[in-house]
Amino acid sequence: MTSSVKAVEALGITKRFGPTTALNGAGIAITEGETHALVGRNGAGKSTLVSILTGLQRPDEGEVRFGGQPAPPLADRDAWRQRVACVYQKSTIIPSLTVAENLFLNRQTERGAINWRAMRTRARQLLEQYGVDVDATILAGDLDVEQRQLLEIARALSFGARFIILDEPTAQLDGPAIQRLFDRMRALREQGVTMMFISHHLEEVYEVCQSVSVFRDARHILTTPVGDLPHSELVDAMTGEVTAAYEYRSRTADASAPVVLAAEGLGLEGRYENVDLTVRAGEIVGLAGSGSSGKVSLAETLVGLRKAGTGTVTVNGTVVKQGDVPSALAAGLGFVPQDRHHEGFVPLLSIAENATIPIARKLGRFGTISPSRRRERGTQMIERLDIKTTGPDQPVADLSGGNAQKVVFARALADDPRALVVINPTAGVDVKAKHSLLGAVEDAADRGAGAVLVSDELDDLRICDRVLVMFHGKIVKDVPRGWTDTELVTAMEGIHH
Ligand SMILES: Nc1ncnc2c1ncn2[C@@H]1O[C@H](COP(=O)(O)OP(=O)(O)OP(=O)(O)O)[C@@H](O)[C@H]1O
Repeated sequence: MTSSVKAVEALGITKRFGPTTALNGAGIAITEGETHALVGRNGAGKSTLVSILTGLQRPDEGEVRFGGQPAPPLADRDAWRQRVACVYQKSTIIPSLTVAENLFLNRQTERGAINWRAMRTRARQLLEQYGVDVDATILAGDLDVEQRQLLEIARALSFGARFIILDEPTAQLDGPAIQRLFDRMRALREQGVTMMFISHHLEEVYEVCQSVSVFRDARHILTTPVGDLPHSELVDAMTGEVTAAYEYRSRTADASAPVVLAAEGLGLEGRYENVDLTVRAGEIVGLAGSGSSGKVSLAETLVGLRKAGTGTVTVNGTVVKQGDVPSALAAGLGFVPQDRHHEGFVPLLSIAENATIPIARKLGRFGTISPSRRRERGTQMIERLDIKTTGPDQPVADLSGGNAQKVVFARALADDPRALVVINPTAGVDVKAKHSLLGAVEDAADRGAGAVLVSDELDDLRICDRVLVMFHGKIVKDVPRGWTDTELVTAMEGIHH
């Protein structure tokens, strides 16, 4: 039976941040029991709407209603928590607390002193009730991304909320984990839970949602059942124009080009072993594999974020110091890390500053680059990577998630690196921005850089000359361009033919 009761409504919402209008009379209405997608390009206003729907920010104009009733006053956090919960892109779980403590965060002092034993028992019951198979007494920092998300969902439901916002929940999960999340979402829906789902992977919208709303440039563009809107029309609604699919460039790798990045006998206990790898100038080499394949650890070792137990890394002919980012950068490497919030950018600095400071040479760099030159480079990057901003002087902290990711990318390219290592570079960026980022990697290769591209997305990997597939810490296959999805996925699952 379909209900017409609206679990949540946002009506005529306007929200400004200084000169930026993040929402301009936009709205959304989600029917009870439905899983509703919210899609839009980076900077369209999605996160701003989430902060208003969760009572973290007050709109300048407009109104929020839950089940037809006006939203509670902002100060009444408990009342908000009972109505709506959000699983954010960035985890709100505190790693240094146990799972049980995280579950009862903000509730411990409800009735005086904390009864630890009772809290652990109650935590175990809650986890069991929501089918989350983790030990309540371990530190939350020891959970993987998927377990942390489940913990956040359990915590949300335990406050009594029947409406959950999932803000890019799949961005950091591998294929099988995404399927498990979707199974859980379907089960929650059967129990009558209403969900708002934000994702830049439009195929996921079709897989798990019944209806979709599109925002563009701070405005609501349309709301429709997903079945009524073909994929290409959804993309056009997001971009406001007819958007062609990405055209992968044809490139022939030059087998005699110099090697610009190499690993020899590289091994890191418990992660990967005995890896040999060469990347030539002008070549893009993909690294694919499941979450536990070791591909990210390997890439992090190449850039110096991790120290290998055995073997060497050579960047542009120089054997670099292990576990030392500055040494790799000095040899001519540029990289986009997995964890952009910790390693990616300096939030309080402007776009221009971030885009022109390779981290290791911050100080020297400040001395040698003039402010006008820096602004010029910043402006170029904004245009080239299509960054939505008020200008090169805007602090990166004020940008939307996807636009901040583009700044990290800009920084990786700032020095015209000879070798480039990019880890999940398109996570969190919209369909069209993806094209600019992939195009930028292809440009770098055309200019003679060699690149390693680590990605969970088959579409990203299509720009590669060859893809190395990792399984349980070993490179098991070297797949040349022209592979089919099935071929690559089978290799990633460790099935050898
Ligand atoms: N605290 C803030 N100060 C200044 N500007 C802000 C602030 N928060 C958001 N904005 C601006 O509001 C606009 C909308 O941003 P929002 O984060 O809502 O986009 P989004 O649709 O969630 O994007 P993404 O897909 O990249 O996460 C952007 O132009 C952003 O720069």
